[in-house]
Amino acid sequence: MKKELLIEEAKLAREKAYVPYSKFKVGAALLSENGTVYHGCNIENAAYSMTNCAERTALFKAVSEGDTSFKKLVVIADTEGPVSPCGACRQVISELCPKDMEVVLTNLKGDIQTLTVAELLPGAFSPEDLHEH
Ligand SMILES: O=c1ccn([C@H]2C[C@H](O)[C@@H](CO)O2)c(=O)[nH]1
Ligand SMILES: [Zn+2]
Repeated sequence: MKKELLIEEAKLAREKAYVPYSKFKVGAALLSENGTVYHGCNIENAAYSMTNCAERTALFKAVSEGDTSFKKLVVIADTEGPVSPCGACRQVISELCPKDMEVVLTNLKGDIQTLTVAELLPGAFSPEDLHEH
């Protein structure tokens, strides 16, 4: 699937955002190896810290459907420059996605920054770190 199409999917997902507190809508579109697109939006809560970001919504949807082979992720928001995923999402992306997978960060104006998962979170804590020595 072309990057432009996946960006359009993320834009549509963004419209579903539940953001009564921040009013800041974020959308994500996660492309699986089999062609499936998982959409994600941010979902806030009156208990603010329960908020789920758009990226993690898309990833958790995919994993809960048994799909863990990811090809590309797009994140979009109405930001000045390309949207910057939070640290929590960088950590989750880092564990669930291939290190060389492209993460396309964009905004409504069409600014685009493409990073690999490895570039998104250098020095990420990894499952291997849990192994006893
Ligand atoms: O990459 C990002 C950055 C922020 N947010 C959400 C969390 C919260 O709902 C709102 C403001 O931080 O934006 C995301 O969903 N993804
Ligand atoms: Zn986040």
